[in-house]
Amino acid sequence: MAPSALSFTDSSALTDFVVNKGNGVKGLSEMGLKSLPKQYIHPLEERIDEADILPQASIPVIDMSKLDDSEVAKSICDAAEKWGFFQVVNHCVPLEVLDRVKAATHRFFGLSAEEKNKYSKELSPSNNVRFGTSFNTQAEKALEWKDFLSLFYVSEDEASALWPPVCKDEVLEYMRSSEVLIKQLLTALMKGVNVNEIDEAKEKLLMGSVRTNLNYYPICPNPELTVGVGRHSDVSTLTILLQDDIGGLYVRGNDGESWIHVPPVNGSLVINIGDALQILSNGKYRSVEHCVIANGSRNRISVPIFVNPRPHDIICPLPEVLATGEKAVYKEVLYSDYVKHFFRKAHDGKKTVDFAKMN
Ligand SMILES: CC(C)(COP(=O)(O)OP(=O)(O)OC[C@H]1O[C@@H](n2cnc3c(N)ncnc32)[C@H](O)[C@@H]1OP(=O)(O)O)[C@@H](O)C(=O)NCCC(=O)NCCSC(=O)/C=C/c1ccc(O)cc1
Ligand SMILES: O=C(O)CCC(=O)C(=O)O
Ligand SMILES: [Fe+2]
Repeated sequence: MAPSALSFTDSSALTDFVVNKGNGVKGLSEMGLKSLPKQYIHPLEERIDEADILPQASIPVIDMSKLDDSEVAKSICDAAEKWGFFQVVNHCVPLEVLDRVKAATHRFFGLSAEEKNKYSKELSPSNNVRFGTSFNTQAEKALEWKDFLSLFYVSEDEASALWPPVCKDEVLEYMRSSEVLIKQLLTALMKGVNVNEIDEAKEKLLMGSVRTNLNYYPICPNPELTVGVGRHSDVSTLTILLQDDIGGLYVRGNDGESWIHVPPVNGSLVINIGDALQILSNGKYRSVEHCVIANGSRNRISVPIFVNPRPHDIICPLPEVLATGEKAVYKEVLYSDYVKHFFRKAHDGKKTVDFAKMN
């Protein structure tokens, strides 16, 4: 029998139910809790203050059907420099593919806790397939109101054998269909840093590995006291994010204090620059801090594709960027060391990139 909310006065009972048994925050949400368990209460400074939201500001929306126009390539580079975030519309990813991966995400999280838990860190047959909750439950002082499935792509064979059958075809289709868009974006961004041709080695460095996460943010009893995802920047080269029609993603404004909402736009994909591209571009393109709030009335999903260097790649500012005599701000780091550093601590805004700063 499922425990009642009252039995969670004991902190270890909550951890056992949510983390160890695989119920996640979705399990908590569905118990009909009247108030948020204390483990999820974040300090005031980690929640978004309404007064810091800039209601008039918005990140650019770029029409990819006009890509032949050099102004469009320029607007991609400008957005990457100024905002680190933009949305694309009229892109080449079919809208049915997006609908199918959203439906597949709801199917996966609709499975029983026992089924989902087969993909947990402890039980999953591979490190590359992981179901979990919050971000790093061991390192966090306060937990995040989110469950996730993270799928690191290694090969078709591994995906076929190990990814959950209820979503694997749809995630693979979404990944494959996004490849042209990813190449279009990287081609434009590379031209902006004097890389006029992406050869095989550069292609591997920019997009040699891909991780797709399925995120689930269930209805929260006290959304104002917690966060869906805490402030962080992605460690990817680029992130392609599909969100549903609910909203709640906020991006840091240029003043470093304000927050800008990323409104759901039907059929759009949100694109953001990750730390790896900030490092490769020696800081020209910005990996911007963002967070997701919790929602009191609707279950939200999102599906980011993190486009990355390969784990064994060394990342540092590109020679083309330094050719003008610019001084390197970042040193050489092994990408898997960088990613491990990110995963081993709680979310802490823009601090991850300090790991790669020149001493
Ligand atoms: C280092 C990786 C990630 C794992 O390699 P491994 O050999 O299996 O290494 P470990 O099993 O030792 O994992 C290293 C640590 O990362 C943790 N980890 C291993 N995958 C995971 C996992 N999906 N989730 C959250 N911990 C994990 C893992 O638990 C472990 O922590 P710890 O147990 O404390 O030592 C390796 O696959 C790698 O270098 N991948 C490169 C591509 C990659 O994954 N890039 C990251 C893109 S993800 C991104 O930009 C943003 C993600 C994000 C995610 C959630 C958010 O809330 C916000 C943002
Ligand atoms: O759910 C979202 O809109 C964003 C999630 C996110 O930032 C991430 O998974 O890295
Ligand atoms: Fe993110």
